[in-house]
Amino acid sequence: MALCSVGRPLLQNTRHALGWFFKQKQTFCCKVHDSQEEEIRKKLQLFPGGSIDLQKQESGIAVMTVNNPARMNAFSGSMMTELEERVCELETWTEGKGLIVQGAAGTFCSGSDLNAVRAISNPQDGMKMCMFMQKTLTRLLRLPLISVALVEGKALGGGAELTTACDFRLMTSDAMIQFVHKHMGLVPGWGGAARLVRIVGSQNALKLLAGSRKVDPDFGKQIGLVDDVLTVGEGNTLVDTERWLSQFTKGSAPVIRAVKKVVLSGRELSLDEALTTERHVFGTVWGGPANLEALARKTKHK
Ligand SMILES: CCCC(=O)SCCNC(=O)CCNC(=O)[C@H](O)C(C)(C)COP(=O)(O)OP(=O)(O)OC[C@H]1O[C@@H](n2cnc3c(N)ncnc32)[C@H](O)[C@@H]1OP(=O)(O)O
Repeated sequence: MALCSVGRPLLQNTRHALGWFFKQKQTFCCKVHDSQEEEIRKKLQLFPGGSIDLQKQESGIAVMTVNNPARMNAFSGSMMTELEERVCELETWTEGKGLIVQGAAGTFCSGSDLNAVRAISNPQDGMKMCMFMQKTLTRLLRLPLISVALVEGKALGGGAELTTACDFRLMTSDAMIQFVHKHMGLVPGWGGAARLVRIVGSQNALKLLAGSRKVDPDFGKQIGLVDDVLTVGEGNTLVDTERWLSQFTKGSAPVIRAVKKVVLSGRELSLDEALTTERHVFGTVWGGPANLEALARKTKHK
C-alpha cells in the first residue's frame, strides 16, 4: 500500500503521458496518408463492389464482416480501402476489448478479387496494392483488441492471409484454409507469410505455402494455426464465437487492452524494448480502477 500511495502521482503522470502518446499515434495513423498511398487508394476505388461492415457492440466486442457474397467475399479494390477505414475506426474505439472477423453468407473470403487483380497486374500497381494491404493488416493485428477470425466455408489466398492478422482462429468443422498463392504463380504479399511463420513455425509454413496444402480443422489444430473448432449445425456460430472470445475479454477494457499491448510488444520488439513497453503499460493499470477494486475485494484466486 505504501508503494501504491507514494508512487501514485508519478504513475498518474506516466498514465497521462502514455494516454497522450497513444492519442497522438492514433491521430497520426488516421489522418496522415502519404501521396503514394493516396494514389493507390484512388486506383483501388476504381474497382468497386461489396463492403466491409463493422458493428461495435456494447459488450466491447466488434464484429467486422467481409461482405461480397456474389464473389465468395473476394476483396474488391473499394473493400481494401474500406478495410483500412474500419481499422482506423477501431484504433480510436477506446471502449473496445475484442474483435471478430468473419465473412458474409457462411464463407470467409476467397482472397483478392481476380477481376481487380487482372486489371492491376503490372508490377508497380501490384507492389502498391501489396504495401497498402500489408500496412492495413499490420494495423489490424496491432489493434489493442483481442481478435479472432471466424472461418466458415473457405479462406483462400488473401483470405487465408487475413486469418493470420488476427490473434486467434476458429474454424467450423467443414471449413478450409488454403494459401493458394503458389497455384496462382504468387507468394503471399499481404504479410501472410511472415505472420504464418510466427504462428506455425517455418517447417509448417513451408508445407502450407510450397505445397498449397489444404488446412482442415484437424490439421489446423495439429500445427497450431487453429485454436478451436465449432461444430456445424449446433447453434449459431457467431454467438458461439462471441462466447469463446468472452473468456479473454471479460473484465475491464483498460486491463484487456493492456494485456494485448504487452503480448504484442513481446511478440514484435527486442527483449529490452519489450521490457520498457511492459513497464509503461504496467504503469497505465497499476493503481487504476480495476486494480483498486480487486485490492478492495481482497480477491482470492482459488
Ligand atoms: C495477395 C492476394 C492473393 C490472392 O488472394 S489471389 C486470389 C486467390 N483466390 C482464388 O483464386 C479463388 C478462385 N475461386 C475459386 O477457387 C472458387 O470460385 C471458390 C472460391 C473455391 C468457390 O467455388 P464454388 O463454390 O464452386 O463457386 P464459384 O466458383 O461458382 O464462385 C462463385 C462466384 O464467385 C466468384 N469468385 C470466387 N472467388 C473469386 C475471386 N477471388 N475473385 C473474383 N471472383 C471470385 C466466381 O467467379 C463466381 O462468380 P460467377 O458466379 O461465375 O459470376
